[in-house]
Amino acid sequence: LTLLSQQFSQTESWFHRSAGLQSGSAPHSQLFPPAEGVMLPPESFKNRVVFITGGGTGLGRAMATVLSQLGAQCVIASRKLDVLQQTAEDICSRTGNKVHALQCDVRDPQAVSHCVDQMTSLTGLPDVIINNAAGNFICPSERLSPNAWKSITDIVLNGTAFVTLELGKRLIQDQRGASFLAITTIYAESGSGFVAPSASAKAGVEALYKSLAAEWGRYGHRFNIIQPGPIKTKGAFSRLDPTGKFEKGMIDRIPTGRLGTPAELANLAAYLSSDYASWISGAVMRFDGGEYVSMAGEFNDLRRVTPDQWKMMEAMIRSTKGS
Ligand SMILES: CCCCC/C=C\C=C\C(=O)SCCNC(=O)CCNC(=O)[C@H](O)C(C)(C)COP(=O)(O)OP(=O)(O)OC[C@H]1O[C@@H](n2cnc3c(N)ncnc32)[C@H](O)[C@@H]1OP(=O)(O)O
Ligand SMILES: NC(=O)C1=CN([C@@H]2O[C@H](COP(=O)(O)OP(=O)(O)OC[C@H]3O[C@@H](n4cnc5c(N)ncnc54)[C@H](OP(=O)(O)O)[C@@H]3O)[C@@H](O)[C@H]2O)C=CC1
Repeated sequence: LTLLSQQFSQTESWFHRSAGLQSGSAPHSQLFPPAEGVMLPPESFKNRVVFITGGGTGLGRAMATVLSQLGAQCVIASRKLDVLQQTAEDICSRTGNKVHALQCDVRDPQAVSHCVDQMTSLTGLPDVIINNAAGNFICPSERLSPNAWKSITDIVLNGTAFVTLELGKRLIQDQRGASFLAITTIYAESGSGFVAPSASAKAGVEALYKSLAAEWGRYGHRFNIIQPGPIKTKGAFSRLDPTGKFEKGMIDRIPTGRLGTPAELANLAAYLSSDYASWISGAVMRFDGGEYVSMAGEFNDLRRVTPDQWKMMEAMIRSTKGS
């Protein structure tokens, strides 16, 4: 027991360090401190197999870490086997639970099928599937080549569809239930300039998951979506804020005054994938510190108006009485 609790506290402190990316936050963000510990009871995922695409880096790695801490046997899959193997070793050495690394380019349906064959021999079919792999970069749409469009939409929309259909069909065949989770983004709903392929593909993923939530409930399958706002990972920020100049603007428009953390996202993903959420299906969970509504409201920029300016404007408005 002592060994186990030592292992857990080591894992926690390692995990906290990897999530400590909060420089530049607004002072009021102290009122919204991220709780970084693991939220669910220990062993919530004991005897469960979790499959995570893009699990070697960033948010995928954070989700694999939390789920492994909660007792899951994780299978992480993406293109770079060396990165996956390093992550698998790191997590396993800290949690004591097996993490398997499988090479898989989700754009290739045959590679996906082969990956699922390998997983089936290693662990059996998964109980939890997290479609997290993605590609993205900022680019004016008039500069996009057909192949640039295809490179993003193939990873995000086709990749998610190939993984979901391959696993879904096999689970249905074996009469096994499962929880499917897709990581999209807040602009899947609104669209966004300069990331049109990503916005289009993420919107497609949301349509797919809502459709299957309706269609495959009868097979014991749940489908949910998390739409994160900005969370500092190397993969995202190196392609979406290459100069580092946009981060302040993001923080300014987030009402909670800070970026999200990988650990917060991982706890939400674990909850939605757990038995505690067995009545949640077809849900779209926005996870963005309030950024989406803050960008959407016509008058939200009035946060900048000072009390003196308000006094003046109130007087002006009141003076219109009877006019
Ligand atoms: C700051 C955060 C704010 C909030 C964030 C919100 C949402 C975030 C969503 C995310 O998805 S973040 C995750 C980002 N992570 C990744 O993108 C990781 C994986 N990415 C990659 O591997 C690559 O970046 C890429 C390009 C997606 C795929 O790699 P690969 O298959 O090797 O493609 P190529 O290098 O061969 O390129 C294909 C095609 O695309 C053109 N291209 C590549 N980069 C650019 C660019 N910066 N601008 C314009 N075009 C680009 C490239 O030239 C190729 O087209 P051709 O016509 O020349 O063949
Ligand atoms: N960080 C953020 O602010 C936000 C992130 N998101 C979403 O969160 C998820 C994780 O992003 P994040 O962790 O930030 O970024 P990362 O770049 O770290 O993660 C993307 C992962 O996708 C994998 N991947 C890319 N292409 C393929 C492919 N063809 N086949 C298999 N795997 C692939 C990459 O691994 P490899 O290179 O080895 O293939 C990588 O591990 C994505 O879905 C992203 O859209 C959404 C909103 C905000």
